[in-house]
Amino acid sequence: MNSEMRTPHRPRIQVLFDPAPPSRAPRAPFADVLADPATPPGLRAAVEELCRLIGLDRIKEALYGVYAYFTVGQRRQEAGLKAQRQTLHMVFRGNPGTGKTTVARLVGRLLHEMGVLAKGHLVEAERADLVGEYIGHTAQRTREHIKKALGGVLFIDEAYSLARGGEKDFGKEAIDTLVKAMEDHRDAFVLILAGYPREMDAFLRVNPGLPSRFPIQLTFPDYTVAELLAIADQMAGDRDYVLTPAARHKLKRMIVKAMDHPTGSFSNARFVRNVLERAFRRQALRLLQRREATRDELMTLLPEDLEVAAEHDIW
Ligand SMILES: Nc1ncnc2c1ncn2[C@@H]1O[C@H](COP(=O)(O)OP(=O)(O)OP(=O)(O)O)[C@@H](O)[C@H]1O
Repeated sequence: MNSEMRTPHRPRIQVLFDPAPPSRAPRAPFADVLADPATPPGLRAAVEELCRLIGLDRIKEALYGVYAYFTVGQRRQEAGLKAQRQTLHMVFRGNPGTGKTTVARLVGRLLHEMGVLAKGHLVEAERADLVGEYIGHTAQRTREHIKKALGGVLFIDEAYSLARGGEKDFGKEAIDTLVKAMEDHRDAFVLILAGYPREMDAFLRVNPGLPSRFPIQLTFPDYTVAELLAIADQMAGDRDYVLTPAARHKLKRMIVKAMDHPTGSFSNARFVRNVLERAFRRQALRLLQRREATRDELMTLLPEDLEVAAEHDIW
């Protein structure tokens, strides 16, 4: 009896399972790119900036997936295998200040460094930039923005406002022009539609032809209090400021209060940025009164710097 015949019969179910997963722990997205000394400096800088963003783990993972697809795609091409064309238009859903514009800018840079986009710049537009006042005007304005964005990213904030007036509105002309450009200039630019989650979902529902044109749909969650404090520390540190523990505690209370504000229009990291920018100005006014200040004092933000003069300044 040969060895093959002695092999016990394996139940069929076993072959349906994937082989055991590799035992190594999952690595952070882009860890290999950063660890590789051969990574080109431009790509490294863009990846470092992305990885430096606080939180946004799912977003980083998704972009790492795009990176993997293109990198392996290049290797496949080198091996004489068929090149796949990947549509890269994206939808970003998220509340104000959750990092959509920041990530869109980095997407442009990353895709440029990966050789996918010729320039990688970001062109921002909203309804008022695209929609004109007479027939043909909207198409012309929209085409101008597309032309500016060729080689980079066209980022349309509150994209659903293009559908605001229904069939008769010129916004429809902008949507049609964008859809046509996505066909005509398939690989020449990336279109990112951004906006609040609920409105964006409703917009995609009433335009059934749209979702399939946007294979990459990312959701930007609201930041937690801890993430917003980490963002504050990073923003202050980048500008050579530090918050004292008491100032940080005060900022925390301000964040919690603003989050619970009845208008429900908390602007996440933008709120933190506005509070800090006001604090930098108030610290300057405080120190101006004194003849001398030490280096430490010049860097330090105190709780009193975080006072807000009027509520409407911060939300
Ligand atoms: N994860 C993060 N880490 C550090 N800074 C962040 C992060 N997310 C956002 N920021 C900062 O917060 C500010 C607002 O972010 P951004 O403009 O990207 O938000 P947005 O979602 O586009 O907002 P809006 O929808 O209101 O235009 C920027 O200064 C940005 O650098």
